[in-house]
Amino acid sequence: MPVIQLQHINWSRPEKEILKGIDWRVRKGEHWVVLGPNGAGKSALLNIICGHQWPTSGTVEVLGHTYGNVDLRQLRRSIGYISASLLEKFARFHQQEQALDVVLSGFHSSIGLYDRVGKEERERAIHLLEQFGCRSLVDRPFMQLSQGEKQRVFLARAWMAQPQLLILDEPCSGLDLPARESFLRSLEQLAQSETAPTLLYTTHHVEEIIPAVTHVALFRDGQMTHQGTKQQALTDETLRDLFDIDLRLAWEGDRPWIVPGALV
Ligand SMILES: Nc1ncnc2c1ncn2[C@@H]1O[C@H](COP(=O)(O)OP(=O)(O)OP(=O)(O)O)[C@@H](O)[C@H]1O
Repeated sequence: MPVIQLQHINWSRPEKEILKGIDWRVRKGEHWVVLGPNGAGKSALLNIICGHQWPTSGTVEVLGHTYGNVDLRQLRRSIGYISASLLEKFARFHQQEQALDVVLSGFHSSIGLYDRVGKEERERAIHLLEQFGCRSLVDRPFMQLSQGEKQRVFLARAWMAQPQLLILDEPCSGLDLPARESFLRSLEQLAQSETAPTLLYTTHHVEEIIPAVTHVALFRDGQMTHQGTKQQALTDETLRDLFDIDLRLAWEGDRPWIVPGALV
């Protein structure tokens, strides 16, 4: 059973075709990055996978369930999702909530802590904060945290519900270099754990592809132009086509990075 299977997905708005003919399969044991420039349609694709948006045509199957024949609220308990808009919701509604409460709220996949939680869940939440290097933030109001700290607390929150699929929309945006590396280390650690979920995240930056990522999909103008193992998908040619600039791809260990060519 594939974790995600998209067949002939199209999504159009009156003024624009946003997703065009997407066929994609993600299997268990794989971790994917969707890489592409601004406005390519990456977030639109994630919204369709999470069932927040309905495609104009095509079929969506996630964790063995075909959309249209499944209770999405139930299915979403198995899908962790982190995005800037979710962080904003917290900013608006939960100004004084402590970091620990934010992590605990992930247990019920709710925004806010509405259900009772036991000692075991509290211990697990503290353990997760520790695992992601933010044990000291336990009782700090979430809104006072830096962007990087918030992202790691959110990662712990998503992991609290032990989802089978963890989706992150541009998780490194707004992070400086140390915060980004610290976040990516937490993600790598999560991916290496025994009970790791299938990871899927979007980015504009090749440098954010961590060693645990096995596959990459290149996205441009609403189309998946390449998909495959990261070694197949990431080449000088595919990346020049994707970003429309002269560049060279380099690898350092298992991390890719880009050397831009001369500006013309
Ligand atoms: N609800 C909508 N109605 C109309 N157009 C939309 C809607 N949602 C997205 N778009 C358009 O679809 C295109 C793809 O947007 P999307 O946010 O998915 O791109 P992205 O690859 O995630 O971009 P970025 O990296 O800049 O976040 C953009 O041109 C955007 O303006």
